[in-house]
Amino acid sequence: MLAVGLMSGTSLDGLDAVLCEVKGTGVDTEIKELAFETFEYPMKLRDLVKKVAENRPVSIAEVCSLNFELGKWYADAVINICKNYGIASEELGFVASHGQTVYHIPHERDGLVASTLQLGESAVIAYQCGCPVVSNFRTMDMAAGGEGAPLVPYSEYVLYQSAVKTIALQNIGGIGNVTVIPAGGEIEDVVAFDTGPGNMMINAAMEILYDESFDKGGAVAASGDLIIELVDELRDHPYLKMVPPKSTGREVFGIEYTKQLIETYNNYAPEDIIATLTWFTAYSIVYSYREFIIPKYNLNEIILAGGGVHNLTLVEYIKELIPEIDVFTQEEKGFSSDSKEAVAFVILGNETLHRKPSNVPGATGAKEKVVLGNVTRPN
Ligand SMILES: Nc1ncnc2c1ncn2[C@@H]1O[C@H](COP(=O)(O)OP(=O)(O)OP(=O)(O)O)[C@@H](O)[C@H]1O
Ligand SMILES: CC(=O)N[C@H]1[C@@H]2OC[C@@H](O2)[C@@H](O)[C@@H]1O[C@H](C)C(=O)O
Repeated sequence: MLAVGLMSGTSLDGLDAVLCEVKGTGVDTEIKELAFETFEYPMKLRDLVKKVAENRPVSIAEVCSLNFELGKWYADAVINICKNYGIASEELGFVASHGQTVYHIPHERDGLVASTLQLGESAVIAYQCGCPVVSNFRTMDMAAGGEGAPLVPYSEYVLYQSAVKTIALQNIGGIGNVTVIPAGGEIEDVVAFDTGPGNMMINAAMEILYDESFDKGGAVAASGDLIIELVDELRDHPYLKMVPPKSTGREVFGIEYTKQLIETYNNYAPEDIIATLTWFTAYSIVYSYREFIIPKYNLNEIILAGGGVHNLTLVEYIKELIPEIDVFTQEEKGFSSDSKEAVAFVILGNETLHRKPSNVPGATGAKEKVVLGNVTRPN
């Protein structure tokens, strides 16, 4: 069966779309990537998503419209990737659409219940593409007491489990998240959690200090020195000490927090701030391994994925901080870092259509395994 997976992550750099052929289910899933494209966020859409995601004043009318605007943009992406490959979207078995997370509250706080909101109306996608759409993957896990994230551990287990090696799969997107797949383990043995910031703080600081959206290749970080005072402050961040399962987001490591740090350390050179935030990102990853993974598992290797693998300074810092373990990028293992999450949602959507559970309670903290996602059929 042919399927398209759609993922627009927290970095808001674009929409990743992957066209795959998928066969089987569970550990017998076979997946072949046929095409991958990233669609750049239209400026107006990105600005509105940011406004909502940053909890700035916004009207309900704007949120209502945004849900449909995103749905239309997603549908166009599906139609385009199919057209470029030479098929019609009606030939797809399904589209798996993650949607755009505009808010995620993993735990009850300040009178708000644990909840999550991904926008991108599935009816619009289903109608325009003429095929079933699986969406809203996070809500059923949350209904079952989980944090609704991370969900990628399921596909990682399906794709990477090994009888002999314990592997840590580290994604570096907006947020950093790790999945540990113990050698010879069952899905029940998989654990995963968000390690802290991925590119989020680096991007926010690049925007404030350089009016750039990210630090290409990690060049700015490479030209700066660490600010020891800031290192000391960041090492004490309470998120690091929280015991997994745990997840985080823009609310904790987004622009507001980064802006506040930049204001406090404004007597330092901008490249030093970028270097220190890059170092902290690496530190938060390695700290998580030393505190929560290495004491429990005989970790054999770390595989990095997500846009952060292109930040060479960040990758270098990670390697320096954990010299005793082999660190690879997903590319070095023959997989694409960029398409990973979109492929993950194809795997999850496939399970949904087969009515099979695909959350990993050891990752989300859910009480039990549940079937994820809503299915919207065109007719
Ligand atoms: N050439 C590059 N040099 C440095 N950083 C890069 C490069 N290319 C991408 N990145 C970083 O990767 C980020 C995008 O990563 P990715 O696409 O994995 O994130 P995402 O899917 O939006 O986030 P998440 O996984 O948290 O939802 C960019 O915002 C940027 O910070
Ligand atoms: C709520 C939400 O959208 N979370 C994302 C985000 O981006 C990375 C990290 O934070 C992860 O928890 C999750 O996405 C991936 C795809 C996941 O659920 O595995």
